[in-house]
Amino acid sequence: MITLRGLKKVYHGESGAVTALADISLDIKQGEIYGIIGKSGAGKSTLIRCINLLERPTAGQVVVDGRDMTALSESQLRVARKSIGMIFQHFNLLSSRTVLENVAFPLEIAGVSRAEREKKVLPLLELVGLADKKDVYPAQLSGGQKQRVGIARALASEPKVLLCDEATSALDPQTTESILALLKDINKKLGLTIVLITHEMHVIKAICDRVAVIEGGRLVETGKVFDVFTRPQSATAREFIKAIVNNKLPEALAAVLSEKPVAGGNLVVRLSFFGAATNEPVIAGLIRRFAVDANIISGSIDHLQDIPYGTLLIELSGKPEDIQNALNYLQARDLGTEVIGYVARHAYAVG
Ligand SMILES: Nc1ncnc2c1ncn2[C@@H]1O[C@H](COP(=O)(O)OP(=O)(O)OP(=O)(O)O)[C@@H](O)[C@H]1O
Repeated sequence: MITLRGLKKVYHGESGAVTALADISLDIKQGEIYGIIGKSGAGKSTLIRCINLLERPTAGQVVVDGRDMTALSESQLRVARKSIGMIFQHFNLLSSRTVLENVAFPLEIAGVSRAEREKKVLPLLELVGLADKKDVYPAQLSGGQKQRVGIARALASEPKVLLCDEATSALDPQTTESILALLKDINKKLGLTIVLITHEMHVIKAICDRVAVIEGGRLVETGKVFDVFTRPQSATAREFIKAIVNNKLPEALAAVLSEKPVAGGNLVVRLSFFGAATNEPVIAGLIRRFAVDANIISGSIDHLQDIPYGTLLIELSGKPEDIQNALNYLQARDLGTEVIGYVARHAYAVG
């Protein structure tokens, strides 16, 4: 649905040239929710604005629904943009117009009659859960309700693609959740392709099918959200994931942990389970097969795109060769096994 090839954007500001996008190539499929994550200044806003040519790329190609956007004239672009809706962090509503008039605005510009506009807008207000607010002004709405108006307005011209520019960044966690659920619902009901940019990994985790991680105007990692979460390849992706996955070691353990083996000491390992592996009795199998003890330090289970995903921090004690055999056994299984470090036996107390 969207193809970006060798996208580059250089701004020429007062302090010289700034390369916001260095070389971005990616493909977004019809009907998917695609997330682009990066830190402040990574180039996210520039990238999403290049998709509808609100920002003209310095070089490269942008193809949306088979149309090369960079080759279109301004008037052709105005037509092409009708199939690309956009929502914004600060909603960008017209304060002097009611909810209904805001949502109808793109239709009014397009010359659609008042009666037709109402016919189109009322079901959209129904869809975003604001049918009872149609005559209210934006100032009387909460942030979440304002974003619902923004979504309905973006849908008014029946787009094939919805671009979301930090659409939940100004909202509290609960409202964010409800807006993300609405976007997912729209994606399913209308088959709309959604591209969102964010600096928050929980947004990606909540609704995206695939994700691109950008840094300094370049892609550092792309993939299915599940794969990037469970096996991140870049330091940047790991950092984003760390922010939402509680992998902190208990302080008492961290204080005595050594990176190098401790003579006669215990091994601390973090296991990650995905999908079917969450049902496998790995620890029971381990202590049945090897002369080791496994002390569970902490554990959690979560869901990623409805697939269970668990982590378990364990400490293995026993003879060094038995511990090594147990580790080999774990590493040969279909789960993530990360050696965290070593501790002298009874060097700390948890809890
Ligand atoms: N109009 C502009 N003129 C000059 N430089 C710009 C302009 N817009 C953005 N930049 C620069 O381009 C780089 C990328 O900016 P961009 O806004 O795309 O990043 P971002 O990832 O969206 O950041 P944030 O999350 O802070 O909004 C930054 O270094 C920024 O300062």
